[in-house]
Amino acid sequence: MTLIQLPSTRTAPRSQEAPVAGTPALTVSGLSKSYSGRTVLDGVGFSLARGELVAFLGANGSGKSTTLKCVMGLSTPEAGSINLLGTDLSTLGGQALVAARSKAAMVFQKIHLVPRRTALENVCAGGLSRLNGAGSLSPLFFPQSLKEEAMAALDRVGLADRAHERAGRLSGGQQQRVAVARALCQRASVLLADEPVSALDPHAAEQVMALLAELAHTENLAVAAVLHQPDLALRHADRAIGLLRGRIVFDGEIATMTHAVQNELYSPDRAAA
Ligand SMILES: Nc1ncnc2c1ncn2[C@@H]1O[C@H](COP(=O)(O)OP(=O)(O)OP(=O)(O)O)[C@@H](O)[C@H]1O
Repeated sequence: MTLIQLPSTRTAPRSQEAPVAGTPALTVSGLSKSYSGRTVLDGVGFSLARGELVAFLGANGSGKSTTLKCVMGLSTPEAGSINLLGTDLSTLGGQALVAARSKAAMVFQKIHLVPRRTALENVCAGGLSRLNGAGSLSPLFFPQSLKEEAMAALDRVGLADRAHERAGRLSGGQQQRVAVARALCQRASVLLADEPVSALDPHAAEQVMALLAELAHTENLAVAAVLHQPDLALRHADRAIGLLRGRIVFDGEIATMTHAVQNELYSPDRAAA
């Protein structure tokens, strides 16, 4: 079966505060990457618009994480271009590149919080890069304005009442929401979530996915989430991108992701490298 690439025609809902839904936030083209001569990304290209949640689907090893890592600079592609909020990242270096990339934040399956620090302190850490050295990793020196912004971010993810609890004492789902709040405190416009719910129970997974969709729709974030559960994508995402052996073979509105498409993505004989 041949999968058809469908352009997204969805019009994202508008937020009163940020009337920019639908404008491109991230455009990736021709991304290629190999490890030890083995191609793992082969001309990957896609766009993320503000105001949408896009699910990245595909079998193990199809290249989902590597794609997101290339965008974040955690992996270096051999070819391709990455345009983030109108800036071609290949034209930048040093601090300018760091500053441009700070507009994108990543959330991981393994939640990287400092367990001994409070939820609030962990969220504050998201804003430290903006302080140009004026801030300190010590919570004693977090500026009041940063603490207020972090508290607002925690409120946004429904955890204001747990702000002063050690992160390590929160449940997995709550910790993931703290990680999302940290990204908000970073003031990221693009949120890349690599298997954000794989370690969570079904209820917590639904909560985190609902939160990601809500943030996309109300804050006009561009959100991509790597998922292993097509049903979660069907319930929460606006669009799906399907990878098969390092190539995008599906890109379309979520309603068009039929069983046939899912079978194609996950069919063992097709997915095997
Ligand atoms: N650092 C690395 N060194 C060598 N090979 C790697 C490295 N990172 C990823 N790969 C390989 O690249 C391919 C794509 O991996 P990637 O993690 O992007 O896939 P994925 O679709 O996210 O898979 P999964 O769903 O299992 O997380 C895999 O074959 C993987 O083994």
